[in-house]
Amino acid sequence: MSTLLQIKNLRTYFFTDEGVVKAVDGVSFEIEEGRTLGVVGESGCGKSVTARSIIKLLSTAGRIVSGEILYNMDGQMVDLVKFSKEEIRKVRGRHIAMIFQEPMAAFSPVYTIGDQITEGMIYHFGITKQEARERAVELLRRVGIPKPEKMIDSYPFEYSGGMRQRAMIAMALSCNPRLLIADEPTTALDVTIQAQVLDLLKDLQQEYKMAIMMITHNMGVVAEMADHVVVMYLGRVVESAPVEELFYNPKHPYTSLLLRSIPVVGKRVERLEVIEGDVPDPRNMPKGCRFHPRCPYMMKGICDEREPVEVEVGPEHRVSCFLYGGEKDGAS
Ligand SMILES: Nc1ncnc2c1ncn2[C@@H]1O[C@H](COP(=O)(O)OP(=O)(O)OP(=O)(O)O)[C@@H](O)[C@H]1O
Repeated sequence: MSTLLQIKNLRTYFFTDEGVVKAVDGVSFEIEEGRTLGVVGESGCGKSVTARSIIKLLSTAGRIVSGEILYNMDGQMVDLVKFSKEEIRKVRGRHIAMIFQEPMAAFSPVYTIGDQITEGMIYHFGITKQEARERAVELLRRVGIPKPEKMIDSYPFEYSGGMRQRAMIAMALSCNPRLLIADEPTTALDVTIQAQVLDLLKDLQQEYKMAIMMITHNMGVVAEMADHVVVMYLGRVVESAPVEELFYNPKHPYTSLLLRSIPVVGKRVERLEVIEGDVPDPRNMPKGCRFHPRCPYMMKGICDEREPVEVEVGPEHRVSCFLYGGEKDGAS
């Protein structure tokens, strides 16, 4: 197995009139070639901003202030943080593609689905419009769009929600990316269609041999899709482990609480609201461990004073918590 993407100590901040939002504040993880990494955590923990930092789809207030995003480009690790706008455009779609919760964010309402799917192929591969169109029809057929040779000339509003999601997947795959970033791709869909779309993604992953970074707040989706999981809390990774290990042997109190919030099968989850207390305002981070105000195991004088560092608790299993050591000097 080889590493496709390695994020090292990434910090992405938003500079707003109300202060600096440290949305991503020292995040590190890896994605292996052809595997699925699940990224979980409640709303506002920095999952989307991490993903958007990879392909530099940040709003103007957002800036990567430090860290590296190393991508294995044809056998060589290149740092995407250093890439210019023009260079990153060549990576987007061709190497790394992204799908979103709301497909209308990916499609323009004023062009046909076909025009939008073919645009990337023409740009990246330099093929003719006709060749791109033929490939787009095949892709639409593959993702389950009925009568694709007709539907290709329709506008996004003429597709149903589930069909738009499938069309967005077709667009994302059109240039055969090595990594697909899927940001809550099924959250807005009803459960039956949700399951179909997840199955489709799994099949396509096999066919296309691509890696997936699956962002979700639904632990059920993680269980179904991921090989390895990264748990985020307030801009940091608090635990990282192979999927089975995370489910059977969670270490961080936050992970355990997330696992308890697994929805009943068949129930749609809009937001995780089971854990007591809100995610604190990232402009005003708690001192010490960021989770301590909500943690049932909070140790006064330790967790509210110092920040834990990451410790290895098993093969590929790391956690940042004083319950397992986590002291800077290595003492426990
Ligand atoms: N354009 C922006 N300007 C200022 N703050 C922002 C901006 N975009 C995101 N943030 C802040 O960054 C933090 C992380 O947001 P992010 O969207 O990455 O969270 P998330 O874990 O993906 O949550 P969700 O599941 O709701 O998408 C939040 O506090 C959010 O308010």
